[in-house]
Amino acid sequence: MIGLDEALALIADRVVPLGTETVPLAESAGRTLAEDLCARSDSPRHAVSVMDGYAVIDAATRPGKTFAVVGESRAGSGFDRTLKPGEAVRIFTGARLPAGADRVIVQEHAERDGERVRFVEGYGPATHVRPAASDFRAGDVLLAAGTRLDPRALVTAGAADRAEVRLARRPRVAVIGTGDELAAPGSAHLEPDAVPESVTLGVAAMVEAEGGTIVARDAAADELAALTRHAGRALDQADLVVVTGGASVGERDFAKPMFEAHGLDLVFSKVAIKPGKPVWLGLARGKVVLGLPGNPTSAMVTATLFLKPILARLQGVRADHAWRRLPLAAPLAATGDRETFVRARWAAEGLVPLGNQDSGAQGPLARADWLVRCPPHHGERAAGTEVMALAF
Ligand SMILES: Nc1nc2c(c(=O)[nH]1)N[C@H]1C(S)=C(S)[C@@H](COP(=O)(O)OP(=O)(O)OC[C@H]3O[C@@H](n4cnc5c(N)ncnc54)[C@H](O)[C@@H]3O)O[C@H]1N2
Ligand code: MOO
Repeated sequence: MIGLDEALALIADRVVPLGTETVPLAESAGRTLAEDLCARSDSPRHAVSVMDGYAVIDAATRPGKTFAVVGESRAGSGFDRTLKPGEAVRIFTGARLPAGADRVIVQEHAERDGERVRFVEGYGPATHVRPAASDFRAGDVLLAAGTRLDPRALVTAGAADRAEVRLARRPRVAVIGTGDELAAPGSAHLEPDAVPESVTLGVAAMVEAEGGTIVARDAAADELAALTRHAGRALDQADLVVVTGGASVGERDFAKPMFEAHGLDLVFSKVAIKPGKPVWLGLARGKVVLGLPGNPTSAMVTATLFLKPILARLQGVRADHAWRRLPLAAPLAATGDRETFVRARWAAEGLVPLGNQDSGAQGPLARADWLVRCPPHHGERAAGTEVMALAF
């Protein structure tokens, strides 16, 4: 059985980026840049005031002297002639500094009298000027290819003054939950053996959060002929099909068989991790197929470990997990023969492993925000020990 790192290397090797498209900037939130985004102009384009007050020539200014207020500069409409000694221009935050001016005196230090103004002692050394190009210069790379346009990056992208951006194509993803017992949430209590279908909700939310788009999300019973047709429809619609459950070895585990008629080429089947050992990856009709174990915690752990890198790779991004070295705030149990991913919660002093580590658990999932990576055959570790952890 291969290990996690080997499985991730296979993902990097076998999953191919989907290509790119040009998209209006306003529709690019959450998506990934396919090329460097360069600034069209300097920012700010001119020296601007950072306060409301009066623009003056510093060398010609002293407290108590009277100035003629010769005009106004507002954000969006500047003052267009060169300032002379003895003149001041009323100026507002963000407005262009008039030519010749090199300082702004805040209005709290001004005494205005009609068209005249005097400045009182104590306006201090600050010029309250943001110089031209002090943020960035025309042509600067503001965001590198591969950057996800999160809310902060979108502001930077807007500041580059580009109407459209070149993005990685959004992976279209179909999610299929399998199992005779599965019933839509809200209806499971009506049948004695039914279970609320919960896993595809989390998987689909993860897909959307990682830049993909859900083209289908449904559950299907364990009947091979119908599942095979279902798989065919999903492969028609999607770049990536995620199938949950039926990954094990029972007679009614059909997740892999349902793709066999579609030419399933298995990339890996089983990874030496706990939970999530039955996770598998394949290719069929040029599409990627990821099989997650049905146990809900196993499904979300394997989705974090494998689905996220697959989505990144489809969007042309290197798919490395951001492991962090963090302290334990409580002891961590010894591990068995598989590399183990312990669900933990961050407390003020460090990571607290959750008491219930059942791979079928759903209650504690909402409280688990970190996965602690534990090598196989490792003894118990005391509070205070540093461990490697991944945001979950
Ligand atoms: N003889 C063996 N049995 C099992 C092995 C093994 O190696 N040998 N591996 C175990 C491990 S580890 C896991 S994990 C599970 C994986 O099984 P499946 O992927 O086939 O999952 P199911 O049997 O379909 O379901 C398991 C469990 O999870 C519930 N479930 C499934 N899908 C959903 C869903 N969409 N929403 C909510 N709950 C779901 C299901 O009802 C079952 O309780 O196999 C072990 N067995
Ligand atoms: O891997 Mo299973 O996911 O241990 O329960």
